[in-house]
Amino acid sequence: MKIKIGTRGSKLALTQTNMVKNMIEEANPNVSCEIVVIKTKGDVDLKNPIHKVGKGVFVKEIEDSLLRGDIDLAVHSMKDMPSDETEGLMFFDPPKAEDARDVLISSRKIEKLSELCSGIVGTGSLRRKLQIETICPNISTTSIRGNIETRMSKVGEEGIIGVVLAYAGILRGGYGDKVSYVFDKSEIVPSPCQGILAIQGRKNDEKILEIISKIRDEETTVRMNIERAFQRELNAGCHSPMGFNAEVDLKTGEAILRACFGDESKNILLKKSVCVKISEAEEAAKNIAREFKDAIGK
Ligand SMILES: NCc1[nH]cc(CCC(=O)O)c1CC(=O)O
Repeated sequence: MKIKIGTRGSKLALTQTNMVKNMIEEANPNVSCEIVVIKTKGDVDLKNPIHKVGKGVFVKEIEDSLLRGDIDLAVHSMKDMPSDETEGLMFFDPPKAEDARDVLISSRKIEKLSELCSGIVGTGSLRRKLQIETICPNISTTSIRGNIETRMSKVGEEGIIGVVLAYAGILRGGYGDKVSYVFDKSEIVPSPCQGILAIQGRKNDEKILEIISKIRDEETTVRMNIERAFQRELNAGCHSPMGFNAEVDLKTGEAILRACFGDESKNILLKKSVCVKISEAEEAAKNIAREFKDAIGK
């Protein structure tokens, strides 16, 4: 059986889609995948910051192709997916995630955060901006955009001493040796679903469901469901910076939830972490989201 997988054409998107293609073909010897590159609005608008153009801009054209039946599957980064799902489509349980943490790329390695004393750090995300300015009060940030390679190339330009990126994209791109510092999940709470691949298809497509179920990872699936529950409850459509991560341990049956929510105009950053039973984690995640909304008044 042949299946067509749609993706954006960025280097990261193609790498991730090739990973999924290889996983599918390995687990399903009778299946071969063809990769179809689709241009999206987000690939064209490279000027405006992401929170202005909206996260959905990287998916619309790809979802339309799925709905038309031009492709059978689409691969995205789960953290770029809007919290409300598109009618007629679904996300399959994901394969094993890459590291969820954020990293600093700069010209020299640092051991402790205190070595990062002053200067300008580039980041396109308000979540990273607010958190890094809180943990390193003498660091200021500047907005950067573009793909991973473009953002990495900003180091050294216009006083920029480093840029903050997702470890997952850095590792998948083969740039692990460029990492200066890995932020602890409590220092910079990652974005919901950072490092998780989104495999999207049509609802009720039983054949594809069976093929994809062979590459699912239980721990990542549990993690994704908790983090998506938080995101839905918070309704990330509001453009406030937020982060959320569930560190799931299937052996102990527990999950550490780390959350942050900020308001740039009021200069507030709320942070919270709790350890809960996995069975109660989605409810706990939604409770934190409600607490945050009440506190900031959204
Ligand atoms: N926002 C863009 C984006 N979407 C997914 C990743 C990295 C891979 C992942 O988190 O799964 C990145 C780059 C980054 O934030 O540094």
